[in-house]
Amino acid sequence: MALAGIRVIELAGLAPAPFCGMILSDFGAKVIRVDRTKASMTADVQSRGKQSVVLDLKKPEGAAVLKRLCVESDVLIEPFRNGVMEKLGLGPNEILKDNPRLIYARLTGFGQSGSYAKAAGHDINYVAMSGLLSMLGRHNENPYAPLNLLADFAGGGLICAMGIVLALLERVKSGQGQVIDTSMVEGAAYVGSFLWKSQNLGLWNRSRGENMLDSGAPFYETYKTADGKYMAVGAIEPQFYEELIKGLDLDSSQLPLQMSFSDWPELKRIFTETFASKTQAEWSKIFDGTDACVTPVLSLDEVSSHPHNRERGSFIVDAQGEISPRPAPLLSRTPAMPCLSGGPLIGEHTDLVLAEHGYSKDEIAKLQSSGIIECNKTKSRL
Ligand SMILES: C[C@H](CCC[C@@H](C)[C@H]1CC[C@H]2[C@@H]3[C@H](O)C[C@@H]4C[C@H](O)CC[C@]4(C)[C@H]3C[C@H](O)[C@]12C)C(=O)SCCNC(=O)CCNC(=O)[C@H](O)C(C)(C)COP(=O)(O)OP(=O)(O)OC[C@H]1O[C@@H](n2cnc3c(N)ncnc32)[C@H](O)[C@@H]1OP(=O)(O)O
Repeated sequence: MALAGIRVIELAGLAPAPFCGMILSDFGAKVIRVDRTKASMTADVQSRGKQSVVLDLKKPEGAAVLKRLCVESDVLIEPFRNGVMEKLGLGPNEILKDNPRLIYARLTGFGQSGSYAKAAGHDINYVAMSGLLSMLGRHNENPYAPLNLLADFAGGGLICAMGIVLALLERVKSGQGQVIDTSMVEGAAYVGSFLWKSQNLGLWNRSRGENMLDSGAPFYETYKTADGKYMAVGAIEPQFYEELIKGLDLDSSQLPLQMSFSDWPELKRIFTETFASKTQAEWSKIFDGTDACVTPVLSLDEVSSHPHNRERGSFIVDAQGEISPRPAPLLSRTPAMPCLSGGPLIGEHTDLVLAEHGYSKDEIAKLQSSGIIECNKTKSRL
């Protein structure tokens, strides 16, 4: 796999860093997650393929163990607010001294500088600060955050993973590591660059929820079907829009023009009434194989059994029977091979990993008896 041989230390955090670690693990990296002591269960539901080591970083001996793990690692991912690692004596200046080749990836909401750098926050705060949230929401409704997808994942974990891979590629030439400052505000905004770049296209001239791509247009919308499900319509181009009208069995000569903004509410009413007359399966039968840009809105449980997704194997089932998306993108020669045996128990690999890094049995026993590390006796699955 593309990242085979790359060793990653992921300090346990909330959703973004675990996603970043999972991406690297799916594509072949060895990811060791450092968990806190006395943690009963992990928040990391994206832990497939990872190992878990429990270390008390607040104790100097624990910080020393992390430093030693970093000496022989390629990447460190830290998910804490600005200044925490420095307080632990584990900031970049410390760690890179012993391993100048290390990619020190910092994943925060507001970045390592700026007046908000030390402020707590969550996805919605970062999307709000990025400008994107102001664009999201239906007409006359409050802006809404699309779950925690935009900052935590698209602009956070994924952007950080991209930065790590870019830094690894650069290191091939320079032999040097570097620090990656991933701000989820900036990551989300960067993912949304199109919104800034398309300001002069007339796409966003109207208020939120009245534009073509933000639920204003009747041909870019979801519609409820007779069986309470939904169809998604994205028939933007005139030729695709004509296919939509045909599939709905409507007479375009009796309808307002597609781009007549003032008639969009009326067009939406007509489409709403029409879609309500058939079930999702009936509409899928009508539109499948056409260029009307109409697709069923599938639930998380339905996606893997849809013929198209099934034919491609777009979703995988792990050893516990849990369905989840296959890693993307699909590399033709070195595809990702996600671990299907689930994630580690907390501390499951502490003694294994420390032994790999040269700690003797006595040293491990001593660290364990002093509470610096915790070893989960359950047999390692990895
Ligand atoms: C929308 C998402 C949020 C989704 C959250 C869900 C994933 C979780 C919501 C509810 C959770 C479940 C629930 O709590 C019940 C269970 C509880 C159980 O324990 C776990 C399973 C649960 C089912 C649990 C599962 C999930 O967690 C939930 C479903 C987001 O937006 S996430 C993005 C958040 N923002 C960032 O990541 C940006 C960067 N980070 C930060 O800004 C801060 O970390 C943050 C997030 C504001 C938290 O601030 P906090 O003060 O808590 O921490 P920090 O200031 O970063 O400092 C870290 C301190 O921890 C010490 N430390 C770290 N590792 C170690 C170690 N190994 N040993 C010792 N100490 C350690 C570190 O030294 C710092 O200590 P100080 O504070 O003293 O300096």
